[in-house]
Amino acid sequence: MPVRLEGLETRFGQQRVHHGLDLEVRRGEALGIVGGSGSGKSVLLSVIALLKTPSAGQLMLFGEPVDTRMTETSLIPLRRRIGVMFQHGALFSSLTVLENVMLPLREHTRLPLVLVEEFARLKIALVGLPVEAAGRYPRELSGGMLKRAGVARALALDPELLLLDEPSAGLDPVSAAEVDGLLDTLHKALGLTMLLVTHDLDSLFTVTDRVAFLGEGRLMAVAPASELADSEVPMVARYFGNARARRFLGDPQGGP
Ligand SMILES: Nc1ncnc2c1ncn2[C@@H]1O[C@H](COP(=O)(O)OP(=O)(O)OP(=O)(O)O)[C@@H](O)[C@H]1O
Repeated sequence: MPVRLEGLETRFGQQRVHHGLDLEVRRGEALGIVGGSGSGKSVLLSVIALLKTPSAGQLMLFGEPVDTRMTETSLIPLRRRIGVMFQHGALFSSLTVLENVMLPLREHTRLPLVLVEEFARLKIALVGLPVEAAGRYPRELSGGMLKRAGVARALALDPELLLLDEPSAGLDPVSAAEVDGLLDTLHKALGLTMLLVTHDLDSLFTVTDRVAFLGEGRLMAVAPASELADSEVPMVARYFGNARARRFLGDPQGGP
């Protein structure tokens, strides 16, 4: 089991974001994370990425319990196994795409520079960017290309677990569908375990195997997206039962 959370509690001062949150992520699955604004989706990713220390509960990564109070240095080997693309985790604007993708390899490995460059170029090709994109600066890329470059950087160290915060946010529908296609391919071809925070129903239905719904600080439901419209939890059924969601289920009453 790549990720297992039991009784997770997280806080920012007096504010409690999660309390009693249990979640399991299966090996090789793409798990969507949804919930209302402020329900703690991004904070959940930060906990799993070992960037935010829970105030209570147990986190297990790759089958081992994690002592989240470990020193920064002792968390590094675990962090290396997790690729992260945060919503605002933009690329460094002063570095080219190639240099951005090389960065985790330079920080975390002692590989010779030629190999680092070769591995980075492989990742850039893997995400479907043209060869010439490697030499461009982030400001010279389209939104969709930026997202691809972010995915390439998250994959730099061949992570076993990929965490993505709103990967298609802010893209036009065509570019968003292309990013979904890329994630679906990566998931299927590489067998990557993925956690995907998204508000985008297209992404949920095309990329994920199951969807976890967060509300009131805990897990309200977890099931394939197609089953959540029939959830017994009213908040979940409302979210998935709306017209737009029904369209994906082939329900003619779901509108255009
Ligand atoms: N660094 C921080 N300091 C203080 N409070 C924070 C911090 N990060 C998040 N929070 C609070 O934690 C709660 C959950 O935030 P989070 O970003 O996880 O929500 P979300 O479900 O991802 O929302 P959205 O869909 O709007 O992105 C919010 O109330 C937010 O204000």
